[in-house]
Amino acid sequence: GPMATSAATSSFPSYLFPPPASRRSGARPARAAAEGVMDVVSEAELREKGFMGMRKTKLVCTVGPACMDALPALARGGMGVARVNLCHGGRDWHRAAMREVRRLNDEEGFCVSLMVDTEGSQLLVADHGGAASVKAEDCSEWLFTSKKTDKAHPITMHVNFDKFSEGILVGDELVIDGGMATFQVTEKIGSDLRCKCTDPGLLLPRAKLSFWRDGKLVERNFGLPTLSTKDWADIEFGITEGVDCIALSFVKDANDIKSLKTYLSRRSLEHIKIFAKIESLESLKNLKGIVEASDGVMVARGDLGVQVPLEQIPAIQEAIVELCRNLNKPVIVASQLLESMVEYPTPTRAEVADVSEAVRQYADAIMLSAESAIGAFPEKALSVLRAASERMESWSREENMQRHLPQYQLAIALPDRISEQICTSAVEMGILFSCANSIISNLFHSSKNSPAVLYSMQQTTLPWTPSSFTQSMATWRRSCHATDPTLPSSRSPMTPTRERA
Ligand SMILES: Nc1ncnc2c1ncn2[C@@H]1O[C@H](COP(=O)(O)OP(=O)(O)OP(=O)(O)O)[C@@H](O)[C@H]1O
Ligand SMILES: CC(=O)C(=O)O
Repeated sequence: GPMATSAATSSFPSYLFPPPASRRSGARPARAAAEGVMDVVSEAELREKGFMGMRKTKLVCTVGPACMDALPALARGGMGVARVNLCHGGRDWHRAAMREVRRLNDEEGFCVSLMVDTEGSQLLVADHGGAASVKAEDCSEWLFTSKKTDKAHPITMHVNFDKFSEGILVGDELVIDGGMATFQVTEKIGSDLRCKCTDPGLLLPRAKLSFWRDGKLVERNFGLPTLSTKDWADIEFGITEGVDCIALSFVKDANDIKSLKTYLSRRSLEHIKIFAKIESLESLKNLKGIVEASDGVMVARGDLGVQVPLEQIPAIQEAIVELCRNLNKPVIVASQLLESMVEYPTPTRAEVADVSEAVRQYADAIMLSAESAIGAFPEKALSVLRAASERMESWSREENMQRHLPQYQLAIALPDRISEQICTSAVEMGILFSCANSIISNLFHSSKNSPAVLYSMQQTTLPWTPSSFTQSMATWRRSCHATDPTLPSSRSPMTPTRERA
């Protein structure tokens, strides 16, 4: 069949990542780069590496004004999940974004999952009296209040919650966005706080607040529900628009997940998968229960950094990813992966190292936030994620192969050796015939090192796969896509044509 023949390339410097086989052999059309190439496995690569050439790390893009028109290009570039963050933009905008993703799937044969992210309740600066950002100078005096003032005042911050100062003492530290600026509480006036800036910096729109005492977060329980009235309305809206997954912000414990799941199952909407966002100290305390109750998890490093000292986040990330691996739950590593690419066309070396580390830890997915939503280079940022994850995956596979080598020496007699070789090869190739979804799912999540070509007689229930997509596909083809639900039909070597029937 007319298999797509472009190479998985990027604008990323080629000296860092060796060109794929097709480029070396000159098979890659010269114009492809300029046109925005498909994230496909070329015939030449397939011949050289077999299924080992297939990337398994899923790429999540936050949809925002910067990429609304580029969604087809992002889908071609390997976007597997489109995330619509309901904190930003209005209903009409969200609807248009979701419909465009569904159109790509329905009309252009892509298989991009649609994720909505709830706003949740969080303490933040609702109005800081400035257009873009406000500078807090050293030793300047500020008033933090929940009362709305008629006109914006440059040194008055309007906080979104009237009990924000409950339990706060004079002398406590008020930290903005995990360290963008720091204040000390000098006086309590009713529920208002007068504060002095001790570490100057910037206050951005929707800046997040946290209070610290003796180097520890001041933990307070306001009894706010994880899902606000707005969140429930947003979820209803998402259901109407056909979402595949809901990322639940500020999950506190397993009950948050269970109640949403009960709600969905009462309405026969079990196909909508719930991803718990781990972004608070409380969620870390209840981590295991949350992971067990969820269909997947997001390490939301942005907000985690508001409640946890930044130097602890790498270890926390690794622990969460490992727990998810052990409990067989997909996990997304999110926030600031390529933050500098919001402005610049290339990433910092440290950012590439961060992306690679998440892949090395066997995160199932990595996510772009502002890079794709409001950045200047959404497609380039995606291509960096793609190239870095491909490279780290193949490196990890080679490493693991080395580790497996001694197994080949076990058998002594020739017939035993042959049987052993066959078994070992089958395991390494990850080929499995099964009727049971649980086995399929289990193997899928535990086989990051093998290509895992799975054949199932049932509809698979992998949390990433757009439900409408799975429902409409023939069983054998569906199962092929289970290896990488992001592949449009033309990308799978098993489905060499573009039409989907
Ligand atoms: N639909 C949108 N419209 C406008 N700007 C958006 C939109 N989605 C995201 N953004 C911008 O991209 C930035 C990063 O997106 P992201 O989803 O990480 O938001 P966030 O504010 O950090 O919220 P969260 O804590 O829920 O992730 C946001 O701060 C916002 O400026
Ligand atoms: C993604 C997100 O919500 C965060 O990192 O806070």
